[in-house]
Amino acid sequence: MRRGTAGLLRVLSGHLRPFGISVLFAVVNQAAGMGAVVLAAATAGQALSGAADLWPLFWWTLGLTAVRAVANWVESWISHELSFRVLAQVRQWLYQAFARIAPGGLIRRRGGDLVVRALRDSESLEIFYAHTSIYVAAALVVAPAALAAMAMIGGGWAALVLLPWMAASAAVPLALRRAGARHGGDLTDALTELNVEVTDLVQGLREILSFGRGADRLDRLRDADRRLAAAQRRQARRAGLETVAGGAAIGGASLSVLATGLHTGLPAPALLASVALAGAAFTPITMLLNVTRVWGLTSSSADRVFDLLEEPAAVPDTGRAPLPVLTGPPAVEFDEVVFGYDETRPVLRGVSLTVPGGTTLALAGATGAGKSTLAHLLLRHFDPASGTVRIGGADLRDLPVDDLTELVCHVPQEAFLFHDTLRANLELARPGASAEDVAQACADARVTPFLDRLPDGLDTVVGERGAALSGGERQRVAIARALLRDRPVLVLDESSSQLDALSEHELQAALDRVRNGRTTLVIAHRLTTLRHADLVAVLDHGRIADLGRHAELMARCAPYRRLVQAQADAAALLDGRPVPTTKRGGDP
Ligand SMILES: Nc1ncnc2c1ncn2[C@@H]1O[C@H](COP(=O)(O)OP(=O)(O)OP(=O)(O)O)[C@@H](O)[C@H]1O
Repeated sequence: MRRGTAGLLRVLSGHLRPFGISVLFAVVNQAAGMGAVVLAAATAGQALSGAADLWPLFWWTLGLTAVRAVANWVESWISHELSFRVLAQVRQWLYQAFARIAPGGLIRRRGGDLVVRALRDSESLEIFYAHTSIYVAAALVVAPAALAAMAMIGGGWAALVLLPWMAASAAVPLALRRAGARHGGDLTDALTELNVEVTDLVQGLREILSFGRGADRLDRLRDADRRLAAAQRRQARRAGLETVAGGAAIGGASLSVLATGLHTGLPAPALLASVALAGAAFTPITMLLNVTRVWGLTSSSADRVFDLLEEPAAVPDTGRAPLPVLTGPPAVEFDEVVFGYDETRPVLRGVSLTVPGGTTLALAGATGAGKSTLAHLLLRHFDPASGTVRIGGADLRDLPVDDLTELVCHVPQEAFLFHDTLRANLELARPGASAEDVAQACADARVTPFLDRLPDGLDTVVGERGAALSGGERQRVAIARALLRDRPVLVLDESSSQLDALSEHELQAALDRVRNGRTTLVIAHRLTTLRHADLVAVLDHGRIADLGRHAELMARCAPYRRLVQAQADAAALLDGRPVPTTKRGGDP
């Protein structure tokens, strides 16, 4: 059984009560519907035969019609209630899955694809819980009952001739099920591709327009649209065939029963009732066919949802040790750490490094040397292949994943700001923070100087990803968040963007404040950071090439001098200053 189908059934097994009630009312609905049609036909037949009092039959027909209406309503209400409850639960699980596998497990996934899984694919499951599962169960009861009724009204022959038509109507979708699964999969893929293209277009619009690639992107969208239309056409052609086959089976069944009835000399009321029943007996099958026609789509969506739900976490959350008892900022240790994103290419090749409690260690190294990877391991986005990462003497793998956030706070290069007020963005770090705490963090992180320029101060909406703020301002907001969070260990991914002298000064003051009294691992992109760090580790191709203070490294470490020179060149080029040269043991 496919992973998605197994997942759908597993979830359904937790909701058997509402499911059973829905099936019961679906059976009543369909049976009453059939009964009403048969009685109406029988009444007409009696009328034609000149029977006197037809009112009792009429009232029975009316009664059954009313029962059908009520049962239909109850079935629809409970089955949708069931499906909406399950859907809300599945979406919750999906959000939890995102949190569980993030960020390690999400790095290679595309945002648009995840959005389709969380919204459209999960929504597609509605059809299974509100319709497919219930119609399958109802058809299993109602179809044999219809055959039995046919045997009673029209005789054994009438029931017998009905059987092959019923079988034929079920055989067509069964025969086409492989094509249905393929079409459903193609349709889901094409929809996802289009969604990914649109998401990329919206997110990358600035780059697309500034590089004049608008026309190319539109071509890509057109291609994705074309593939979607082709997949929809294939799906519609097959579904059309199934509809026609279903209709032909109903027509064939009615005609066969009519012919048998005429041949066996069935009285008019029974003949009319039999022909009506021949059509009505297909109600459960027709309802089922309406949903099995899109089963390929439902099951491929279910596969994608349950794939994600069952994806293992990037790091196993099995540690149950208590947090280390701290009397001050803890030391951070990397002990013989080996790690690679894939087994064939090690990125860290035996890194041993200690950041003494309360000090700042700056990581320097060429691009791709492994600086961010080391930070990822301290934040436990991944676990080392071998070796250990410790905070305050505790192996991170021994701690519950959530508890680690009590120890470490991350200030990324580009903090994500939500389209909300500045205050809400700050309170993300500490919900319910007092006004004094927020004001203090803003002052320490040098947010206050630009607050006055914002139209509504802290209540200013900062726009999508903080678009209403400058790069330097966004960094200061990220630092204010870290101050509010107030954790003893800080992982600081310094922004590589160059700032003007005033902004640089403000940022440096904010950074000094946030590092104060904390153990800080900083991925350094600024010369001032290297100069002020207690220790600088030079990473080279996943190994520690040297470790010392800035001045010591300038004196003895040629690769470090080259790095510092390169940084000075870049800064000077942006400033338009003449490029200074580095001297052994001196600063540029
Ligand atoms: N998610 C990933 N999957 C596969 N390889 C990765 C991934 N992230 C980084 N790498 C690779 O690991 C190596 C180290 O990357 P890392 O980001 O740690 O370097 P870095 O020193 O921080 O570089 P930079 O200064 O440019 O940010 C690089 O070769 C990079 O291509």
